Amino acid sequence: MSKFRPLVVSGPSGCGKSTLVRKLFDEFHDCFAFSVSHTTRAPRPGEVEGTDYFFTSREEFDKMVQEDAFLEHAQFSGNRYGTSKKAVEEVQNTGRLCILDVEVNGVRSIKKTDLNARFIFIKPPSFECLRERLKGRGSESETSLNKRMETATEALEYASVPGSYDHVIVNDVLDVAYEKLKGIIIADVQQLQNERLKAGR
Ligand SMILES: Nc1ncnc2c1ncn2[C@@H]1O[C@H](COP(=O)(O)OP(=O)(O)OP(=O)(O)O)[C@@H](O)[C@H]1O
Repeated sequence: MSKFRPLVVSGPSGCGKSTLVRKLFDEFHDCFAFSVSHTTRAPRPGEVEGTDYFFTSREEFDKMVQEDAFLEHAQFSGNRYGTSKKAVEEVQNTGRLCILDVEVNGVRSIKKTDLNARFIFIKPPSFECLRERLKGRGSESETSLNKRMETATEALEYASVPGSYDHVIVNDVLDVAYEKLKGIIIADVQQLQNERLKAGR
């Protein structure tokens, strides 16, 4: 099986990353998978070790940082999160295309590695639209909404620097944005499906 280039999907919270990636998963069954991240936060009810996250102690996490096991890692609300090189390899070993959903600092870190990923930025049509979508999702308090809008400014600035991303997709009309995303990866999906056919899977 060939190793396909992982897909790094980034963009401000509320830009529609999950919505777009979910559509890929729905259309192409068993072709994509997210890499499973490590976290030092405690599992929430129903979360499964190795599926939702690899739940890790702070000591183990630090050790992995020292051993250069992470492609990127960061801290949010007092907990640490990271994408390990092994987590991406594990997805690749299953013959699926690996998708990484990472924020702007993660993108910067991954660029310094030899992962050879494709970097895609999902851009909201406007700042106001982003705010409305986040409000509409009903998931944010006023404080967290403002925090997300602040972070969005940084992400948009980084994305506006030429060469930051391989592709920028404006998520205005969902189906149009989805077709653009699909256009970027369809050759890989077809190759993967052909390889499976040949292998009789
Ligand atoms: N093109 C679109 N037009 C209108 N609404 C959209 C569009 N794309 C996504 N949405 C809506 O915007 C909201 C935010 O989308 P979504 O949760 O996919 O964002 P996200 O980038 O994954 O956010 P986070 O990083 O916080 O997980 C959702 O309610 C979703 O239904």
